Amino acid sequence: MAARRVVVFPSSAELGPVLAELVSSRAGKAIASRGRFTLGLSGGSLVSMLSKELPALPNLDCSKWVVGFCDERLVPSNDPESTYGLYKNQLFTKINIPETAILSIDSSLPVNECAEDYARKLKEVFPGNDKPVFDMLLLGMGPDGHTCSLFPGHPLLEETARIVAPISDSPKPPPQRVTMTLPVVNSARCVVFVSTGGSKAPVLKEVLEGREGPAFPAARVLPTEGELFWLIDGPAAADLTITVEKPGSGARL
Ligand SMILES: O=C1O[C@H](COP(=O)(O)O)[C@@H](O)[C@H](O)[C@H]1O
Repeated sequence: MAARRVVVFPSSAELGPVLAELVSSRAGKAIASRGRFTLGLSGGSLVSMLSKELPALPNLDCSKWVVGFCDERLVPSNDPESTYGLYKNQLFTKINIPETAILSIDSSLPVNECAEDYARKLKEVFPGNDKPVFDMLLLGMGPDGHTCSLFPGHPLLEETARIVAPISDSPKPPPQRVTMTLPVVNSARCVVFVSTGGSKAPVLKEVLEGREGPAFPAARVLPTEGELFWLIDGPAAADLTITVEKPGSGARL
C-alpha cells in the first residue's frame, strides 16, 4: 500500500488550483505511458470546484480523457441532484472532452439494470482486467463518513464480486443510486479525496486518526498499489492532531 498524503490548505480557494494541477499532471503522465487518462468523478461539492478550476488551467487538453462516475443518483439528468447533469452543464461544455469518452450512467433504467449496464460499459473500456483500473478517482466524503454511495453500516461495503452495485436505501436522498464498489476504488492508480468545510471535521478526525468501532467507508479506501491523497481545507482539518503537509502558495503535489 502506498503512503497516504494528508495535505491541508487554509481554504478551498487555495485547494482548488492545486487539485486541478494534480489532475492535469497525472493526466499528462497517464497519456504519456498508456495513451489515455481514465478519470472517475464524484458528485457533491466537487462539481463546482472542478468546474471552476479545470477550465482555468492554461492549455488543458482533455481529448484523450475517458471520464466515468464513482457514483450516480437515479434521477433524470436535468434534475439538480444528477451528478452527470451538473458536470454536463458546468464542466463538459467548457473542456474539450469528446462526448463519446464520457461513460454516463443510464438513470432511466431500473436501479439493478442501471448498475449492470454501467458495469458493462466499464468492462468495455477496461478490457482484459477483472476490475477497472482508473488512473485517478476523485472522491468526496459526507459528514457521516460515506464516500461514493457507500454508507456506514451498509452491506455494500462488503461487496467483493461486483464492480458496480445498485443501492435502493441510501440514507442520503435520493434513495436509489449506483456506486463503484470498494474493490474498484482500491484498484485505482491514484485516489484523491477532497474534503472541505467544518461539518466534516469530527468525522475526518476519526477517518484519518482511527476510531473505536467499525471504520467509516471513507477510511476503507486504501488503494492496494496506488497513491492516496487527502486534500483538506482548514475548517475540515480543525480537529486533526496527526502530522499533515501544509504547502506554500503555488505548490504542486
Ligand atoms: O451523495 C454524495 O455525497 C458525496 C459527498 O459529497 P460532498 O458534497 O459532501 O462532498 C459525494 O462524494 C458523492 O459523489 C455523492 O453522491
